Amino acid sequence: MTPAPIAVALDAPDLETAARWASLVTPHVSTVKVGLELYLRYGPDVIASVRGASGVRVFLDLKLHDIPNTVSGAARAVARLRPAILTVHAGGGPAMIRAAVEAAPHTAIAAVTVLTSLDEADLERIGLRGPAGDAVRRLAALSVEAGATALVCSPHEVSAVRREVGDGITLITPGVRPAGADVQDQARVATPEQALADGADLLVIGRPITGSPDPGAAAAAIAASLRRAS
Ligand SMILES: O=c1ccn([C@@H]2O[C@H](COP(=O)(O)O)[C@@H](O)[C@H]2O)c(=O)[nH]1
Repeated sequence: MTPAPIAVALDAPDLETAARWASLVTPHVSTVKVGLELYLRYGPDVIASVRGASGVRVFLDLKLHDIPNTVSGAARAVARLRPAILTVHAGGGPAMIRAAVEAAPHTAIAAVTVLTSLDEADLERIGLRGPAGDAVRRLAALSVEAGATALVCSPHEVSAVRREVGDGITLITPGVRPAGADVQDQARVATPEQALADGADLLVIGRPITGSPDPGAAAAAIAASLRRAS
């Protein structure tokens, strides 16, 4: 069976747990995601550990955000690990995004538009007035112009972003919760089926899978539900 277009967020406290989660979910999902918690604790070795024998695609979610020269050096440093996807913050601006794209030519640079944990009140407080969708579309357009081939947005904006950037760009949505699941610290959420129907290419799902007593079964259940819905 083709693995589902899901990136499981391996936000684990230690390497053994992350590698175990990765091996349990990889028959069912296309991708595993390494974020700041694991990378800052274990460094580059974490990539080989979670890739394991299956060679699953690794998404390195470091959300780089600095001046172009610094992001260029950081992207070059991790490019040798050959992650399939590397994130930068779209708010770093076009020159910063371009620097990452040029420094990591074999990795898809994904620009994070507006974090899925932010609601409109948060956005107003940080000076982004108006609907989240407006800021997301603006950041999506500038990121693609700067060479990003993937974008991170919430499921709420994914159809508008698709209209904005067309078909060639990979749309990645965190903020995904199976019906009835706790949203935790996510603000702009939808179900996996809805996110996919609205045009997402890759769903980022962490705690609803890794918080389950059986992460392999949880991943398999979401994958099966996506197959039924498509
Ligand atoms: O806007 C964003 C960008 C990245 N993330 C990351 O996705 C996962 C979500 O995990 P859950 O447990 O499913 O909430 C996490 O690693 C975040 O760092 C995001 O949530 N929103």
